[in-house]
Amino acid sequence: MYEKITPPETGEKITFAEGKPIVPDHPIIPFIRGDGTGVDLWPASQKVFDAAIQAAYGGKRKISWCKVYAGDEACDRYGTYQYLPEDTLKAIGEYGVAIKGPLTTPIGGGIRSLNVALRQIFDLYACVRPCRYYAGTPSPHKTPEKMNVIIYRENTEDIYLGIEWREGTEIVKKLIEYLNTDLIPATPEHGKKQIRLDSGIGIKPISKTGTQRLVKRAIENALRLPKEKQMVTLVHKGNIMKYTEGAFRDWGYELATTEFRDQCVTERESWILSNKEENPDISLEDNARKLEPGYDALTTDKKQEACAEVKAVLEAIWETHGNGKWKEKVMVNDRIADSIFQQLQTRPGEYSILATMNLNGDYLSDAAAAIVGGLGMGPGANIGDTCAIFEATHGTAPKHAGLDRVNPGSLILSGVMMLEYMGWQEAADLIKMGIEKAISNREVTYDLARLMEPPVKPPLKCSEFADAIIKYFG
Ligand SMILES: NC(=O)C1=CN([C@@H]2O[C@H](COP(=O)(O)OP(=O)(O)OC[C@H]3O[C@@H](n4cnc5c(N)ncnc54)[C@H](OP(=O)(O)O)[C@@H]3O)[C@@H](O)[C@H]2O)C=CC1
Ligand SMILES: O=C(O)CCC(=O)C(=O)O
Ligand SMILES: [Mg+2]
Repeated sequence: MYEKITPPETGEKITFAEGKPIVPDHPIIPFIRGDGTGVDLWPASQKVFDAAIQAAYGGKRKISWCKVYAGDEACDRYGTYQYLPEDTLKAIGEYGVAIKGPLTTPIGGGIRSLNVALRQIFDLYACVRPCRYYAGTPSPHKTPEKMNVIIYRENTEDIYLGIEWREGTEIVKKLIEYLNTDLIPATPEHGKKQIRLDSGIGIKPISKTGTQRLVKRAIENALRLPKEKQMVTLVHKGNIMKYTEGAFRDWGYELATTEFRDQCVTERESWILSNKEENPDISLEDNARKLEPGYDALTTDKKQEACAEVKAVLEAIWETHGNGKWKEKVMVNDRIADSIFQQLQTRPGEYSILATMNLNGDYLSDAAAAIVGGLGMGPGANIGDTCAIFEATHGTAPKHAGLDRVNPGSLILSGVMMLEYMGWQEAADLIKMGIEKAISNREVTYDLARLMEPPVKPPLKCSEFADAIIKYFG
């Protein structure tokens, strides 16, 4: 049934019902070792997972690992250019939950990303990247412990859809001509703009479907958090990319205020409600004046718009959300993408869940990881309705490959996310405790060792860090 993989003889499939996994005690889980440092990271990580499951459940629960191939290893096994063999896709589709090391993507040409391909093939539309601080981790930030955010990155569209054309090709020439002579002049807001003839062109589709299913997962996650963390921030560059990133914001708010109307309040709604709570007799216009600080300088139309917004909000939700009831709801706000990078540096504690599009989420997750210790500490999950693949935020770090040096923390914490997703919380908790104890006892790999004061010399190897985590289970 498979060409070159041999599934384990024992173990059962994970199945899905209503988007949630149903997990047997002995699930079969495919893993991709990964390119570059994957050769070091995977064995260290698997050792930790198996030890934690054994320590938590005796022999009652156990993962039957199924090795599948992608990237360089797949080419070795299946032949030239067989980067993502049918076997691998079949196994992941069949077993439903998988975990992977990083895979290389060449720059400027060559194959398109295998990582992105897996997300698109299995429609793993939510890339979930939590960024929290483990006590004792060295950080360039003064108060890294305030950082506790979860990035929800849309994972299937945006420019990552990969529809682009190289400069100078016949198709791109045709496309530019069509845009310059037909579509742009037919759109008055574009004026006399023209695209340079020596351009490459990429397409950035952002859909309502893609946006709302992502934001839905983000809000559902917020509802599971403690009250003070029940907040979803829509991150976008909608001032510049109005119909893609701006639409993402609008569709996000639309979902929050329709499907989650009883559970959510938007930031602007909260201002309108609290203006009335402070002064129950406040007129619509005075409320609008407080809502829009530059109100008196606005045009009549804009003033009327602001008053209409106040009126609509009070009519719709004063009963259900007024008199402070909105404080019990999930707060939904939005921030422009460039500003959120500095906000996370200056006031990380003010954010909880950040929902954003593919490219913003890619950038933001590396930047957020830096605050809590770097890419060695950034886990991730790609979640769909009938499949999930867990993987670290970082890549193959080729200069460190095969040296048993890099930090397996990200892949191990991705495994923690997988165990939590499977409902194996006890094993997940043991690993988190092991990591925390290893770090606070200064038993760390090079990346954390060099940031510690005084620096740890010599640092642990990748495999030794795994052993240290296991040592602290008991
Ligand atoms: N999901 C995936 O599989 C991903 C794949 N990639 C791919 O990986 C390749 C390399 O990308 P690159 O831009 O170099 O980014 P990487 O994330 O691979 O590495 C950049 C730097 O981050 C640090 N780093 C990465 N992983 C670890 C770790 N486990 N422990 C400690 N430090 C770590 C290292 O910093 P230093 O050397 O300073 O210590 C490393 O040089 C590319 O082909 C890219 O496309 C990239 C991201 C995700
Ligand atoms: O697929 C790749 O090579 C890079 C992807 C990436 O950077 C990410 O998913 O964070
Ligand atoms: Mg990235």
